[in-house]
Amino acid sequence: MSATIMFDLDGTLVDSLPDITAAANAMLRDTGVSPLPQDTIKQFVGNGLPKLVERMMFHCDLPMDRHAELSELTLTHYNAASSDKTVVYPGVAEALEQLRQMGCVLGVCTNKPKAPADHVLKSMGLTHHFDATLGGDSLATRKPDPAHLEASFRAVAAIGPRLFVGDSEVDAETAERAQVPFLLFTEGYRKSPVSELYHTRNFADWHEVPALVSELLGELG
Ligand SMILES: O=C(O)COP(=O)(O)O
Ligand SMILES: [Mg+2]
Repeated sequence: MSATIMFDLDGTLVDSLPDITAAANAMLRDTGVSPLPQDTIKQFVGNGLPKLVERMMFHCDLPMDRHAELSELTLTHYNAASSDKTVVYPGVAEALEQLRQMGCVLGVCTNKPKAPADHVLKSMGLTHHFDATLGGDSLATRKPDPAHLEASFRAVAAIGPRLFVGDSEVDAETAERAQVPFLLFTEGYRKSPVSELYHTRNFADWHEVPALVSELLGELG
């Protein structure tokens, strides 16, 4: 059965936190501030790069009138090394291949800026699976605004039932507001217990995803 499946990127398809942390800490270094632990940066990921920088600046007590400048600086550092330490979660490539063989149309809806999102997908050898990628700076709005997810489905010319796969509070809220069934990957960057997040199914192992999708599409009729 054909369906359209949209995927989040950071913490869902790839573990990009080490490169995000490196860029964020390079910005702090340039600003004369000590680096933050990766676990702290992890709490700040999910709403896009400008929000990550805002949360870091608040944490480090930096004046917010430097927000635009420090966001730009972080993006420059990130664009210079967005895939050095990033890895694809085990089973992702196989699952995407199988889903396409099942006739599914696939796309990416990420809050990561479009340029590094495209670069990461290319470096990880995943680009060919997706009909379109909308980044956090592709529209005037981004997740959790459901308009970002809806525009992503339009961008891939969605057919049949729709599903969204993501890892975070932001993704769960987006799916709920868009009224799209949501598969929650539990091993990403979420902060809340699984039971507190809107989801239709959850999974910890990407190898399970094609069967989970088949089962869900069967239920959706
Ligand atoms: O860039 C972020 O903050 C999160 O990106 P994601 O939407 O791919 O998880
Ligand atoms: Mg994510």
